[in-house]
Formats: sequence, structure tokens, C-alpha cells
Amino acid sequence: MPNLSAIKGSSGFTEFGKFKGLASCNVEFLNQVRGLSALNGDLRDLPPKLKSYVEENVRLCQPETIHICDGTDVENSKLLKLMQQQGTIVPLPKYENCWLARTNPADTARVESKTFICTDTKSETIPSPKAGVKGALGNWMSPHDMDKAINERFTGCMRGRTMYIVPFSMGPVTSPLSKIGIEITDSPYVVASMRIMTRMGLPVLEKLLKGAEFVKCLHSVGTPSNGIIENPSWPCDPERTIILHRPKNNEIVSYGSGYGGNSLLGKKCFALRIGSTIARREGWLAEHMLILGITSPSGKKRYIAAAFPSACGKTNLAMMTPSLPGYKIECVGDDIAWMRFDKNGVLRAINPENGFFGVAPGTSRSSNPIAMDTIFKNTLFTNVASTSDGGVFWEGMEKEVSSNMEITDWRGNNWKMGQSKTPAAHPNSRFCTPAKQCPIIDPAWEHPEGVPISAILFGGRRPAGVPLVYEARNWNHGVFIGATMRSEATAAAEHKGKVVMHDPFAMRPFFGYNFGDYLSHWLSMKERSDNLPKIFHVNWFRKDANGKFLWPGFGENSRVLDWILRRLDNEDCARDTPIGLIPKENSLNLEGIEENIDVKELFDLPKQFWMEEVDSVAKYFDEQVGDDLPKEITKQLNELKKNVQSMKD
Ligand SMILES: Nc1nc2c(ncn2[C@@H]2O[C@H](COP(=O)(O)OP(=O)(O)O)[C@@H](O)[C@H]2O)c(=O)[nH]1
Ligand SMILES: C=C(OP(=O)(O)O)C(=O)O
Ligand SMILES: [Mn+2]
Repeated sequence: MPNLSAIKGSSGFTEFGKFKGLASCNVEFLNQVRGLSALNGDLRDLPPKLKSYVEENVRLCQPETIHICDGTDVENSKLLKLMQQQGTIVPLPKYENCWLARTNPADTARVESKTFICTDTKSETIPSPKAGVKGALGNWMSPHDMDKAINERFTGCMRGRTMYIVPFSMGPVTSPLSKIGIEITDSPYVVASMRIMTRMGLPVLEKLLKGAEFVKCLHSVGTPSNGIIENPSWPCDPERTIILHRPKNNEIVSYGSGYGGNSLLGKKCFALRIGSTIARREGWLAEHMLILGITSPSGKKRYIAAAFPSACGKTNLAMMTPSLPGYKIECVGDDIAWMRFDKNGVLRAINPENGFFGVAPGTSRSSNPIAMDTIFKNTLFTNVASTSDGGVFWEGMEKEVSSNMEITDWRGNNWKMGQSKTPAAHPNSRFCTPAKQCPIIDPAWEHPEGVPISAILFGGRRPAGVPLVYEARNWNHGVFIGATMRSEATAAAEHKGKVVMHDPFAMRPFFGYNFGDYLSHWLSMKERSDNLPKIFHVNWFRKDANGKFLWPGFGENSRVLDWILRRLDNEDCARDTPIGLIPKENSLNLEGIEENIDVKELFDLPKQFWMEEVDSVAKYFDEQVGDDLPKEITKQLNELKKNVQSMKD
């Protein structure tokens, strides 16, 4: 007989009576699941919508037990113990409360080709590509197909497993900008990660009891259709993995993958895809942006938001240690910004997350010491390598482990520095760590009203042609710059090689609705303020003829921020070019920089390159966006084209 247990207050896995006949599960079963006395009530008091959401999915997924998460330490310890028993995680005794998960090697990144938005009509979700062209601005699915996909995969998918009910808040529980979600999952790894990445547990249930709405998030790691789980410590079903969103119902359904970007549904699925559709309805912006506070040597503090595609430097910029003396950076968030204009026309941003799910490789004492000071306690690492002294290792940490250390790679094989041909850590290996541990977390990072944004940065990996920094002439030009962003593919998704892809607003994989409408929404923000943030484009990744980065990046990026702040103060340090405003000669502060910087090459604007860029963007808009492209963007493109044609050869 199946046995339903639910969790109570802070008392751990308390059982609340047995339930007979799970298959016919209905409100009766909830009535038998007693407890939640900490809520001054029991499950019968839960809002009817939540009750029926749980019931519906118990009936569909047929779990053996149910566990309502309270977010307490006791609960977390029990989950960690369970995951150790199941082999999902191993402890990292070198650090305090740190753990390593090794995934099935087929489940290491987001799966963009298997990610769908479901609306009644296709045009709500994606612009119609030109005949014969494959759409590259998201995937649409019909409601009928979505229902079918769910039934095929979820029927009985939690048999023999525990169903966890995870109440979570995106944003501080008390902020008017926050939103609540309920994630139903059969993965304890997801529960433990959601506890780090979101505000999870009883305070959220309390808010729900007061009538708050919630986004429905259903997740299962699944079981392959032949019933064989190859890697019991990391069950998943890569062949049938699918990530579905139904904006109309504020609903997310994710099957087959445990990888964070696919399974921690508060993050990309809710905060960006569903979030962008809510933001459109309510008149705000849900963006793939870090938020940082920067104090200049004069003591003036401002906040900047920046959109870079996955694995293009958000976490690093958000935690930067500035090389320019007198500057101070503080971190509000490293991945997602929810922003809205307040009644005074000030753009206010919150970080809806509670932790950092950061790319491990490349993170080191020299590149990102702040991250290194954040991540060695209470952290769940995934797919990094481990060392014989109970620590972690990844590419970039070579100088931080002694040469005689034995290293085990992310797949669990012996690995030798300088000899092994494959990377020790998966290129998309991650740390999942509480934001509050960051030594430079901004004092206002949880302020319910959000922080005021003075500048918005767009950027990507552009090995050629694109200068270190340029400024938009005005809001519409800035929106155009966001719309024309391109970047080299990275290991964060399944794309192969380093091909330069169009990635407007760093949102290509995350748009919840038609990109043309998204652009109109951004353009319309102009009406909401007389005090719009200035918009800039940055590129830390330009390379010389030998393939070496022209710019040292990381802490040296403070020099670019310094120029940006001076522009916000209207300093006369910019000159116009065909693409926008770039630093006047000698106005980028390079004092004390160790490397030899080829400023000329960093800011060079080759006519041939920009002609091709304009053509590529024109082709992209024509083929991918067509009639959905706002007229204003066409106007901006024509202007750029005219400017570029007038460049000297
Ligand atoms: N060359 C260079 N690499 C960078 C810079 N900032 C970040 N990276 C590398 O880019 C990768 C992804 O960075 P991360 O900040 O995690 O990107 P995110 O996924 O956008 O948050 C890491 O390997 C970093 O070391 C930079 O300014 N210059
Ligand atoms: C979680 C992710 O985010 P990012 O690389 O933007 O940090 C991801 O892309 O899977
Ligand atoms: Mn990141």
C-alpha cells in the first residue's frame, strides 16, 4: 500500500497517516495529510487552486509518497543524506557543507531544441520565419500537442518515487515585485538546489494561504521508455527530455533532465520565459541580466544591469574586483533582473533569485576571487572534478592545487594535469551557492522596492569587429543594439562549435512570446520615463590575429565601467562613430594597466566587417522576424546601413 508522508513544521519527515488507493486520489487524501501546524492549519486550508494542482499531478504521476517542503535545515539534512545513499552526491570534506553531484553525461546543459512555448496560435510565440527557413527564435507547440507530450511522459512517471512539493518565491517574500511558484518534482537534487536558488518553504506557503497566485511548475527526471535507468544515481530520460511552457496558465512542465537550467524551474523557465509574458502583461521587463552596484572614487553609487548570453561573463562582472583604485563593486544578482519603472520614472530592479548557479571553469583566485570566497561553503557543485583531499578542481584552477594531487574528472575517471586529453570538469559544470555568502553582496540586494538602474549593458563574445564599448545615441538606438546582439555559442546549451549566433538581448533561448512584440514592448518603455537609463554595448572578447584576447577582461573591465559612469555624468569623453559613441582618444583610463593594450585595434571599426554585420542582421530580421519587426527597428537598421556605407575603406 502506498504511504503518503508530508513534512511538518521543522520536525523532518513526519508521517501523517496512510492513504488508501492512490490512483483514485482526490481531496480526501489531502484531508488525511495532516499537520502543517506551523501554518496554523493543515492541508485542508490550502488554497483550492494549490490543492487541485497537487491532486491533479498525484493522479497523473502516481508517486509513492508526498513530501511538502518546509525549507528547514532538518529537512535539508535529510535530503542530503538521502542523496548520498542514492549516490547522487558525495561530500567534499575539504569544505564546510559542500557536495558534488555527477550527472549522467547525457544530461549536462540546457536543451534549447526541446524547449517549447505553448499558445493557441503560433504567432503569439514566434514570428513566422520566411518560407523554407527554420525559425531560430524559440519553438512553438499547440495545446493539443503539449497535452499529448505530457500524458505520454508523465503518466505514472513518479511510481516508486517521492513527489516533493516545493513552494518558492522569486524575489524577497515581502517584495511587491516578487512572484510565487510551486515546483512539483521527483528529484531531491532539485529540492536542495531550489532551496539555495530561491526563497523556499513555509513563509511562501503562508503567503499562498493569504491568497497569492502561483506559477505551476511540474518536473520529473523521468524514466526512459524501455524502463532501464542506466545511471541510477542520476536518473533522467535524455531521449524524451522536453521543457514546456504555457504562458496562458502560468504553467511550466519539464521532463527528463535534472540539469539546473532545465530543472530548477524558478530560473530560466519561470523568471525569464513565463516571467517575460507576465512582464509584458503588467508593463515591466524580465531580463537575462546581472545587476551590480558601483561606487566611484568620489563616493557616488549607481546600479547597472547587463545582459550577456549564458557563459559570457555575467557572474564575473557582477562580482568583479575592480583594478581601478577607488572603485567599489557590489553584487545584487548575476543572472536575472526583474525591472519596472516606478511612479517617478526610475527603473527599479530586483534579483528574483536567492543564489548563484555559476559556471565553474575559468573561476579562479586570479579571475574571480570574490566567487572563490563565496563558493566553498554550503555549495552544491555539479560536474566539476574532485581532488584526493576532498576538494574540487576545474580548468582555471591549475595554480590552486598542488601538482601531486590526484584528480578525478567529472565522469569519475582518473585525470592527469597536462596529460589527459579531455577536460577535468565539464565545460558547463556549475556551482550552486547562496547569494548571501557573497562577500560583496549589495546591502540593498533584498530591498523590496528594488535598486535604481542608471545604465543597461548589452554584450557578447565577438572575436572580431566589435569594439570594447560603445554607447547608444538614445533609447530606440539602444533597443536596436539589444536586438542585433550576436555571440559565439558556448557550452551552456547543446550548440556545437564556436559559431557566432544571433542572440537578441541574450534572450534568444528565453523569450516567452513573439520577439517582434518583445521589441515593441521595449520600445514602449520610453513612454514610462523622462529619465531612461543609458544603453551601452560591451565586448570583452575581441581577439587579435593570433587568436589572443585583446583585452584582459575581468577586473580590468572596471575601466570600461568608469568610462560608462563618466558618460552618465555627461562628461565629454565620447565621440560619434557610425555605430554609436565610443571613447574619445585617451579617455578610457588605462593608467597602471599591466598588459600592453592595442587601443587602436580594440576600437577599430573595419568597414568590411560592419557591411557584413549589417547584411547579416538585415537577413536575420527578414528571415526570422519578417512583418513582426517594429518599423522603428527597420528605421534604425537603415540608419546604421547608411552610416556604415559612408565609412572610409
Ligand atoms: N576573457 C574573458 N573571459 C571572461 C570574462 N568574464 C568572464 N569570462 C569567462 O567566461 C566564462 C563564463 O563566465 P560567467 O561569468 O560564468 O558567465 P555567465 O554564464 O554569463 O554568468 C567563464 O569561463 C569566465 O572565466 C572576461 O572579462 N574576459
Ligand atoms: C543556468 C544557466 O545560466 P547562465 O549560463 O546564464 O549562468 C544556463 O544557461 O543553463
Ligand atoms: Mn552565470
